[in-house]
Amino acid sequence: MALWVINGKVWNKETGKLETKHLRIEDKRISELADQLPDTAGHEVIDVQGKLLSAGFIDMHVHLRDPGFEYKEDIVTGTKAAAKGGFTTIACMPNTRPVTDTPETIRYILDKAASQGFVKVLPYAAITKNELGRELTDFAALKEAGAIGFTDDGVGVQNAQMMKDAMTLAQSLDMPIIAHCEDDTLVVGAAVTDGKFARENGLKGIPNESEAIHVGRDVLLSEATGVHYHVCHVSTEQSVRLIRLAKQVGINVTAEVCPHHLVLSDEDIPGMDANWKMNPPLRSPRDVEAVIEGLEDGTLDMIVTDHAPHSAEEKARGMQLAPFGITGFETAFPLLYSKFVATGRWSLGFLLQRMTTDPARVFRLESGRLEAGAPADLTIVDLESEREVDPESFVSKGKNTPFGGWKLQGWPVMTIVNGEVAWSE
Ligand SMILES: NC(=O)N[C@@H](CC(=O)O)C(=O)O
Ligand SMILES: [Zn+2]
Ligand SMILES: [Zn+2]
Repeated sequence: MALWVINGKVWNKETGKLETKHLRIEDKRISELADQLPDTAGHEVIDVQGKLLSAGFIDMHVHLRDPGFEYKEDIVTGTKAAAKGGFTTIACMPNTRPVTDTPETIRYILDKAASQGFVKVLPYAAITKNELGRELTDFAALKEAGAIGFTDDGVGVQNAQMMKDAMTLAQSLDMPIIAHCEDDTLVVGAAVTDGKFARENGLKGIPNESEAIHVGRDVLLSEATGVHYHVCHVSTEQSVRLIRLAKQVGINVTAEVCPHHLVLSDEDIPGMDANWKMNPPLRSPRDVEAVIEGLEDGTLDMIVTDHAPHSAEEKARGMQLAPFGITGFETAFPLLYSKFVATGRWSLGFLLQRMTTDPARVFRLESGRLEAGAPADLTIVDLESEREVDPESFVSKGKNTPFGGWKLQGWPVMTIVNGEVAWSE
C-alpha cells in the first residue's frame, strides 16, 4: 500500500508559481509527483486541501540539551518542537553534559533519537575535549560513530594552531569544521552588542570584531588546509564581507544565519529582558541589512534557528546573568514568511530554498528536495493562517523567545518524516 499526499501546492522554481501536485510515497520515499489526481483506491490518502507542500525543513544548528540538561530540553521534546515547526532533519550541537566528545555520547543521541525522536537527528561532535580548547577529540572514532562534523559551538576555538590542526585532521577525513566565531579577549563580561542599547543602559558591549576576527582567521586556515569550513550564526557586516571575499577567491567556506539576526536589531530590545539575550547578540540595523543582503546574494547559504532553550528560572536572572540563547523551532517559518515573503521582499521559493535545498547541498544530505527517489520528508504549511505567538503553547520546554505576542502568518500544520506523520495540528 502506498500513501498519497494529494492537493498540495508545490513551488515551481522555473515558473516561480505554486502548482497543485499529488505525491505518492512508498518505502519511506517519494515515488511519484503527479499533476492529475490519481486513482487512490486501496491506498492511504492525506488530502492537504491546497496548502503549501514543501520538502521538510532542515535546521543545521540546534541545541537539544540531551544528555545532561534535560530540564532545558530533551531529545523527545526538542524533536517534537522541531516537527511542529516544520523541520524534518536537525543537526544538534555538542555542548551537552557530558560534552558530545566521545563515540558513546554520539551513539546515545542517535539511539534515543531513532527510538523516541520525532524527526531525523544528525549529531555534531566537539572539536576539543569538553570544549575546553586544549586537546582535540578522536575525530576518526567520532565520525565512525555517526558524527557529521566538528564544532565547539557555545565557545570559539581560541588557539589558531589548535584550529589549524582540527582543520587538517577534518580534511583528511572529508569532514567539515563548523565554527562558533568569538574571540574571548574582546567580549569579557558583556551580554549585548556594543551599540545603542549598551550605551543607553550603561552596559559593556560585545564588539562586531569579536566574531569577524575568527571568521578572518579561519577562512585563511581553511584556504591553507582545504577543509570545508562552515561559519555559525553570522551576525555582522564585517563577517559577511569576509565570507563574500573568501568565496570570491574560491575558499571552501559556507555560512548560516538565524531568523532573529534577520529580523531584530539591538534597537528593538525593549529593556533588560533576557529573552532578548543570545549569542551572537542582536546587532545594529546596519548589520541586520548586511546579513539579509548576504543571504540574498548567496554569501550566507542557509537559515538555521540556533534553537537554544533555557529554563524560565535561568532566564529570570536578568540580562547580565541569564544564559545566552532563545528557542527557535516553533516560530522560524512564520516569522520569516511574515517578515520577508508576505511583505514582497523574497519569493516563497527563495525562503524554502534556504531552508531545504541549500542546507542539503552544503552538508550533502539526501533530503531537502521534492523529487521521485528522495526521502519522504515533507512539510505542509497553511500560508493563510494567522495567529499570535504564545510561548506557553510551545512544545519545547524552552519558552524563552522575544517573539511572544507577535502576530505571524504561515504556520506549519503537518510534518511527515520518512513517509509517516511526525506531527499534525
Ligand atoms: N546561541 C546561544 O545564545 N546559545 C547557545 C550557544 C551558541 O549557539 O553559541 C546555547 O547553547 O545556549
Ligand atoms: Zn554558537
Ligand atoms: Zn548554537
